[in-house]
Amino acid sequence: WQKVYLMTYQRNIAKFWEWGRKIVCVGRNYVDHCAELKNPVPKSPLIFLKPTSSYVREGSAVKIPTGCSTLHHEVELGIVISKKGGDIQTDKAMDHVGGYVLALDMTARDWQDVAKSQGKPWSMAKGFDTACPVSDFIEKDKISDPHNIKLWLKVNNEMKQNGSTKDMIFNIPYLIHYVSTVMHLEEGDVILTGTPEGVGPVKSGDVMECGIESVISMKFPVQMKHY
Ligand SMILES: O=C(O)/C=C/C(=O)CC(=O)C(=O)O
Ligand SMILES: [Mg+2]
Repeated sequence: WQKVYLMTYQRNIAKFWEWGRKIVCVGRNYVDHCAELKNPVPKSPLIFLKPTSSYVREGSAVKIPTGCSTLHHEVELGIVISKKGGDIQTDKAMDHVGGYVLALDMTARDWQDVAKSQGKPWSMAKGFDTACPVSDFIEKDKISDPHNIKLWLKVNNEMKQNGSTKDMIFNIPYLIHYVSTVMHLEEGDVILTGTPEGVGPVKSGDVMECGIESVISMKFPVQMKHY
């Protein structure tokens, strides 16, 4: 019966987007990105959440939510959690990483600016449907040093973001530790580690293409949402 149980209920983290539990996002994790949006460099990680309903996969479009006038791209490295844990120490943190994913933290920047000015949460600006395009799952051993990979993004074939994870302010073990002291991390959770500089607007008809150099790339068209 144990085998049947495992076959029936064990979820495959390589398809986390079909059942994933939470998307934990880190903001302002690159000094140059803090500067371009005129934000102070944080002293501790800035954490927010996206709902898993915001996942979108290649073959579908990113939809500009109705009422948003400035939709920004943010290319990011995502970490896929494979082992549950709370209060995870930094020296054990990488044991909780099952693999990686290339992700876009699509952001309704005008909504975020209004929320910031009114002291309101960013949930709508970051959590609308299609706000989290994700690539196929990347096996852990395909990225030998996640703190030294190149992240790039082009809009209509023009390079907009071209950064390296070596410039993260807070590294992956520290982010896992920090988040897990507040909320348990579980199998299928994803942590988006923040975006390097070069964020900017996309409009209906644009095509975004992004990648982790020598590892993976993905492409998403942008459309207005019609309902
Ligand atoms: O504070 C702001 O104006 C914007 C912050 C973000 O959207 C943060 C991120 O999502 C990021 O740095 O990746
Ligand atoms: Mg982001």
